Amino acid sequence: MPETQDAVELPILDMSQPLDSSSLSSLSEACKTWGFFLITNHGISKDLYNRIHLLSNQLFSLPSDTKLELGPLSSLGTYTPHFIASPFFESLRVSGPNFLKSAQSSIDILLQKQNSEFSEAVQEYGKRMTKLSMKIIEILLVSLGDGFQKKYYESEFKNCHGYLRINNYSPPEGDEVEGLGMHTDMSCVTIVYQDEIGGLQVRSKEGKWMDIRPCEGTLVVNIGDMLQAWSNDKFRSSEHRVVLKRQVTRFSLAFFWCFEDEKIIMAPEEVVGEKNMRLYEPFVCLDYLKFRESNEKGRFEKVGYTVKDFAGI
Ligand SMILES: O=C(O)CCC(=O)C(=O)O
Ligand SMILES: [Fe+2]
Repeated sequence: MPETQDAVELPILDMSQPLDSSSLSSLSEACKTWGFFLITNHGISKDLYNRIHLLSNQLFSLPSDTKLELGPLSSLGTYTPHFIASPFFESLRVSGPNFLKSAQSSIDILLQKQNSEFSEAVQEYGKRMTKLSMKIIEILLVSLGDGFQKKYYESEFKNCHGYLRINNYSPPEGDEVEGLGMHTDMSCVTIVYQDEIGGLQVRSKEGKWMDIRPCEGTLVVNIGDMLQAWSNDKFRSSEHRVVLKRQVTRFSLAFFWCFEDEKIIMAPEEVVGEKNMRLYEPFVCLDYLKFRESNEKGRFEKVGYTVKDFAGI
């Protein structure tokens, strides 16, 4: 495993405050350099997170056979078992816009008895994340230039949708290991709630792994491939991974905010800028998702190829 070095200093965006020009410029800088930033006053309480954590633990501790009823070969396919992304990683997906219904259909299969506590907590989380994602996209558009939010939010981002992945990492016996290997997300943005254990790392442009240290009250936001392509590389889709510490269980919630499948991803002229070259051929969102799937057989979320390989000029 490549050696870890320092922790990266990321700007913290206060979601309850109006934006000033200095926070905007540190945000654009971070999005270009790292593809990561932090947000605070985001409206997700520790209590809501703890509730989802507790209820998810009950689900993840069910027997493997039960969980596999939601596995890749099942009709719902919401559960990713161990040994797909890594031996340490398992995950449950809940899709919007009706998070309640999506969570409930998984619960109905996993548990014999009625249990709405989990679905209700996840619905609350999904609703709040949806609002946050929309606000984050608006802020990112503002950071791109004057009038960009007005011009492009409705026309380009109004059909985005979100899904939540509840990630459970089992503890390694020995030394540090990769719980989730290096990858980029295929979303526009991803919002991650990592617990106080830490372990999320970003790769610098020079190839050095840096810790994203957990910071009480903040959530981590990272740019995904779709926004990198749409912004003609004004935003960077970060390469990141998760490292697990010896004998420590890790839990995280990752919310992916994505373009609709049929959308044609093409940076508007004005976003490319007169003096710059267009860096991507226009492409259909779903075609890239399929490309990634077919190039990662059995290696869920591992990057062999990215959007540059797929549509880069
Ligand atoms: O578990 C984490 O902190 C991040 C997970 C992640 O990168 C992903 O699910 O794409
Ligand atoms: Fe990721």
